[in-house]
Order: sequence, then structure tokens, then C-alpha cells
Amino acid sequence: MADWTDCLNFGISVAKRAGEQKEVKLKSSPADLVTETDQRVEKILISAISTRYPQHRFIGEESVAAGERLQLTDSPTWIIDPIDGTVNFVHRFPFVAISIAFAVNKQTEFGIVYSCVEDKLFHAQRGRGAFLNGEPLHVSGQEDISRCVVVTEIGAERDDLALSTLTSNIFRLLKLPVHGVRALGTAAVDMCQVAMGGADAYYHIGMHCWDIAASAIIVREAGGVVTDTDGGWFDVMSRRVIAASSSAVANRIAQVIRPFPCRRDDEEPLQSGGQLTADRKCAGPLMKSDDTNKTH
Ligand SMILES: O=P(O)(O)OC(CO)CO
Ligand SMILES: [Mg+2]
Ligand SMILES: [Mg+2]
Repeated sequence: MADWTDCLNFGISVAKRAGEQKEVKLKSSPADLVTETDQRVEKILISAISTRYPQHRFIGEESVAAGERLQLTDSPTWIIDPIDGTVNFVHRFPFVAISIAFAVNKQTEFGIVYSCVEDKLFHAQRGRGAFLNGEPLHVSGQEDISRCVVVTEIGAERDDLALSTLTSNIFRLLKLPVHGVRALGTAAVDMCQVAMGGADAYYHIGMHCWDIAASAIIVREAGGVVTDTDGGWFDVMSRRVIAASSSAVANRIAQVIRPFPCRRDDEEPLQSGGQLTADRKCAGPLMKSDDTNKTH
């Protein structure tokens, strides 16, 4: 089996260096919360990594936003979110992360999440455990949904149907009941909370591969489970994820939440007047036939 430890150590060093970038400049208007820093950090990371590993490929949030094709092949590929939590970054809400995953043959070999403000470096390598600042990490192991803190994200969708699906999912969880529902504004850090036992589960439909690939392996290596939102096999390109302290908790969340259809990350983006649309948007919530036994 190939040993990717050299790549992991290099990834950790560039993530920590890039985490020193602090300047906030909006790209065009206050409504456009992609900052120049997002783009600069991605360039710093890709430039450093590609100099050292010229054969490797990249999937970067800002490169894809600029029109680059999003395709995960069997080649060694770095999947990068230069700033996970851009809205937090702009508002100085103190949870912002650099997220880097590395996949070979479409399998994630390691993940790095550097929560810059907290100065917390999470990492995991396949089969070798998960760590926070070098110390081993473990999920809570909680199996009882009624004792769980569950994390999710509010996202950027603001249409009525999207919001009603989002809020009704939270409503159903709170009515189970769970101990609490939280949202930190960064999927990578949300999922690392599950890895460290600060939360017992995370779920979301609509995140991209760069938001969740690194933290998914961190949760698994910390002893947790990562599934699709229907409880099945997790596909990093599907934009559907549950990360949980146990299979029992993951399955219970899968039973409770209503699906929210999204275009896969590796689907061709929609064309709009000859231009690629800005995002691979969620299609809006749909009821599936298996929803009929769900309340609310
Ligand atoms: O700040 P970003 O990278 O857009 O990510 C958000 C989700 O869209 C938080 O995870
Ligand atoms: Mg992100
Ligand atoms: Mg980002």
C-alpha cells in the first residue's frame, strides 16, 4: 500500500502557513461574500503543492467557481476549500477553516482541517486514526438520539421551499427530542466537532466535496460513521452527508430528515445564456415516496 505520509505532512505545513492570511476584502459588493482572501489562499496552497507534486491534480472551490471542470479521477487529487466559513470570516465570527483532503483512486487517503482562529489542527490518515494538535481524537460514542447535540448548517438558499425543508428538518429533530441543534457556519469545523465528541452528529444536504471530504475521514478515523442522508453509502460527490458518533444515531437522523435534491458535484453545471451558472444549485426540496411516513 502506498504511503502518503510525506504528502500529509506537506499539506499540514502549507495549511498552517496559509492560515496566516487575514485580510478581508470583498470581491465586488457586500452581497458577494467570496473574498479576495479565498482566492489568494487557494492560489498559495495550489502553487506550493503543485511545485512539490507536479503530477497531482486539484479540485479547489475557487478554481471551480472560476469555471474549472470539477472531476474526481483516479489520479492523486487534492480537494481544497481555502476558507470554509467565508461568511464567518467577513463578519469575524470566530470559526473559519482551511480544509484539504487528498484522494487516490477516488478514496480519501487523508484529511486536514485547520481551524485558524482557534489554532486547532485536525488531521486523519486512512487506517491511522484522527488527531487534534497531535493528540488522538474520539467521537462521543453516543447511541441515543435523545441525548445528542446535532449540528447542521443554514446554507445560503432563501426560497420558501428550501427554507421550509430546512426548518422542518430541524423541527422534527427538536421534537424527537435531541438535546440541541447547532450551526457554526463551517461544515468542516461542524464535522470536526463530531470527531472530537463536542457534538454527536452532523447532517446536511447541499455542501460540496471541498466542504466535507477532509472532515469525513477525520470523523471515520475518530471512530464515527459517515453515511449518505438516506443512511446508505457515503459518496463525497453527492453533496449528502450524515456524520455521527454511532450507526444508531446516523440511522435515526436518516429516518427523520426529509431529502433535499441537489445536483451532484460531478454533474455538468447548468448552462444559462451560454454562461455557466455560478453554482451547482440545489434543485429545491421534493417529497420522495419514502417521505410519506414522516411527520410534519
Ligand atoms: O464558506 P464556504 O466555503 O462557502 O462553505 C460554507 C458552505 O457553503 C460553510 O461550510
Ligand atoms: Mg466551504
Ligand atoms: Mg470556501
